[in-house]
Amino acid sequence: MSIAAYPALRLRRARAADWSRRLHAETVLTPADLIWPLFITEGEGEEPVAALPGVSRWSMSGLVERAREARDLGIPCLALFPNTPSQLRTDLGEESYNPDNLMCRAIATIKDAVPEVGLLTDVALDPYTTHGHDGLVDDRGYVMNDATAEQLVRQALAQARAGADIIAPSDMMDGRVGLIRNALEGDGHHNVQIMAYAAKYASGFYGPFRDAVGSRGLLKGDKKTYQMDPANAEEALREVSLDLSEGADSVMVKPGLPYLDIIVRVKSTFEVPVFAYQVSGEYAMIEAAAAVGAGDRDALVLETLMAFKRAGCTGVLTYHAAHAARLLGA
Ligand SMILES: NCC(=O)CCC(=O)O
Ligand SMILES: [Mg+2]
Repeated sequence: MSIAAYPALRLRRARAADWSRRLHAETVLTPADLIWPLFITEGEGEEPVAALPGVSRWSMSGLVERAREARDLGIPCLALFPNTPSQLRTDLGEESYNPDNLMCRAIATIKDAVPEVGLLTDVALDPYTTHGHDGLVDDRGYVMNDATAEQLVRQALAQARAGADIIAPSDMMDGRVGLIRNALEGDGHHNVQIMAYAAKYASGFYGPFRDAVGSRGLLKGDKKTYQMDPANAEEALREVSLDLSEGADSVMVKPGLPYLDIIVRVKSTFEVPVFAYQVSGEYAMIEAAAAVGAGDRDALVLETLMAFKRAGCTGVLTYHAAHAARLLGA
C-alpha cells in the first residue's frame, strides 16, 4: 500500500480543532478508570499527612463521606490503608487479622453506608509490625516467606468476612495468591476478587506512604529481599505469570510512571486486566512541581493518568482520584 506524503498528507489537519482532536482520540480517561486510596485513623476527624499535601487520614465518619464523594464522582472503587495505633503493632503483626481491627471496621462501616462503591483492601503486614516489614522477620532480619503467607491468609479472610470486594496482596511473598484464593473459596467468598501486586518494585517513591501508615520511622533496612529490583523486566513477566496461574483476577504494576514499559509488556504478553499504582512519591512530585510553578497541576494530573491508559491499563490507583474525577466531570 502506498501512503500519501506531504503536502497531500498533513497529520496536523486532524489536530486543527477541538472537535476533531476529540474525535481522533485513541484513548479515553473517565472517572471509572480510577481507584482512590484512602488512609484510616483511629482518631477523630481528619489528620493531614504532611508529606502528601491534600491527603489526610480519615476517621470512620470521614471515610463514609469520602465514599459518598467517590460514588457521586463516578469513582468505582476505594483502596484502604490503616494507620494502626503503635501499641497494637507487634513483631508478628497479629492485629492484621483481628476481625475488629481498623481495616475491618472501616470495610463494614463503608459497605453498610455506601454499598455501591467497591472496596479494595491491602494485604501485607507493614502497617501492623513493629519493624515495618511486610512480613515476619527471622533473627537475622530476613523476611520469612511461608510463615508470612500464613499470616496473610488470615488477614485476607478477616477482610473478606468484613465485606471486602477485592483482596490486594502487596507483600511480594511467593505463593500467597494461591493460598489466599484457596482460603477464600473454602470460606465461601467465591466472588471476592484478588488484585495481585504482581510486579512491585523496591522503590524510592514510597516514602510519603510510609509516613501515612506510620511505618517510616519503624522500618529496619530495606525491602530488597522481597520487592523487585528496578533493573528487571523479564522477572516482572514471571511474577505476573505466577500470580495469574495461582488465580489472580487482575495484576498491578507499582510504582507507575517509571514502569510504563512493564505495563506495556505485561498487557501485551498476558491480555489480562492490568492496574498501575501511581504511588505517593509520584503524587508528591506532581504537587511539588505545581507548588513551585514548574507545571500546571491539573494538566500534570490528567496527562499522567492518560499515560497509564495509553500504556494499556484497565485502571489506576491514584491519590489524585477525586481531583481528577472532578476535572473529568467538569
Ligand atoms: N501497599 C501500598 C503501598 O505500598 C503504597 C505505596 C505508595 O503509595 O507510596
Ligand atoms: Mg510473586
